[in-house]
Amino acid sequence: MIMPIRNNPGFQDHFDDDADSIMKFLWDFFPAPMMIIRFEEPGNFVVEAVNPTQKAMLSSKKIYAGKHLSYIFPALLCDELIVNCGHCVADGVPVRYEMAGGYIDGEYHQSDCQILLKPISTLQGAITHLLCIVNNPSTYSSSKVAHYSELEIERRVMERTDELTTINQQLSYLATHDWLTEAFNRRHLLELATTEFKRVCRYGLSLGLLMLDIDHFKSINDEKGHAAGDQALQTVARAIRATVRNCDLVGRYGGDEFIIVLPETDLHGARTIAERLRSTLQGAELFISIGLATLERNDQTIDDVINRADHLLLSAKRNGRNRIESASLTLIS
Ligand SMILES: Nc1nc2c(ncn2[C@@H]2O[C@H](COP(=O)(O)OP(=O)(O)OP(=O)(O)O)[C@@H](O)[C@H]2O)c(=O)[nH]1
Repeated sequence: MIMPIRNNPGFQDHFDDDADSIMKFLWDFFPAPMMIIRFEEPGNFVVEAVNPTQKAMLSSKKIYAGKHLSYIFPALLCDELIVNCGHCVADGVPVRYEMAGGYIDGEYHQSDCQILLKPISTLQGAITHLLCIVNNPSTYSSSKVAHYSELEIERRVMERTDELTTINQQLSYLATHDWLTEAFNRRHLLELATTEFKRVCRYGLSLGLLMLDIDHFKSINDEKGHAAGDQALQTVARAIRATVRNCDLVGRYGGDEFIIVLPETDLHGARTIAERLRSTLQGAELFISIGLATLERNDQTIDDVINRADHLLLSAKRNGRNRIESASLTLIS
């Protein structure tokens, strides 16, 4: 909001490239109330921004930006201010005047203060705004201003903490997900699947695992282009997500291969899901082969289940594709 000051040639003459940050610092922390006032037309001035000190002087709960000066100041002060703003715009030079009263901690006080109005012009010389600085000696002893500055620092620390938390969440998402399909990446899938494997073994529960692969995916890439191939992978991932439950684990195992871990799901349930997925994708003219394995008594790790699903997937490919192979039953499309 204080950018217009930067456009003032006078300002740029006196400061180097750090001018913005100096100005921002003064705006935020200088213990004098400041306002940027927008010149709309003669006699019509609107508040564009108030600095934290000014906000504390008035009432930090209200929003002042976009409001006419009369919203902030009582009629007498407002009329005087508007007249002086008018002089400042007409003469194009700073105006300083005394005002008999002002706001401290949201309350009106009869204490003299000085007002400085500085015109802010565009590079073409048109005055569009005024910087208004209030010099009120009582301001500096206001405990509320000091408190407000502390709150401002606290607010910034929290803002920065929130930013870092978001960045951390993004990094952790990138470390665990496949960027193209948003499925879990292979490493994270295996970590989660291992945990699930241990849990279902511990409680004697069932577990289904589907390994699927798009049929003739290479030819989609070769004939329609790599972008079409990417889209096909995204379509498959979306279809999987729409088919399985939230607690199921979906991961991109590599290339065009996906693994779906279905905790507490037996052969019958896993087959229903596999068939639903295959026929959904067939409707979108994408054909997949699926190897379906379930937890067996002698399995030692999740890799044992994955290896069985992998062999069954190979059988599905060998047996003609667009089909599901499972240990006890073969389903043909
Ligand atoms: N567009 C795209 N292609 C990929 C990506 N990752 C791997 N591929 C391609 O996926 C293809 C995998 O093809 P293959 O493993 O030979 O299998 P296929 O053509 O699906 O044949 P079958 O599985 O036997 O039906 C290769 O051409 C890879 O280049 C990716 O992220 N995007």
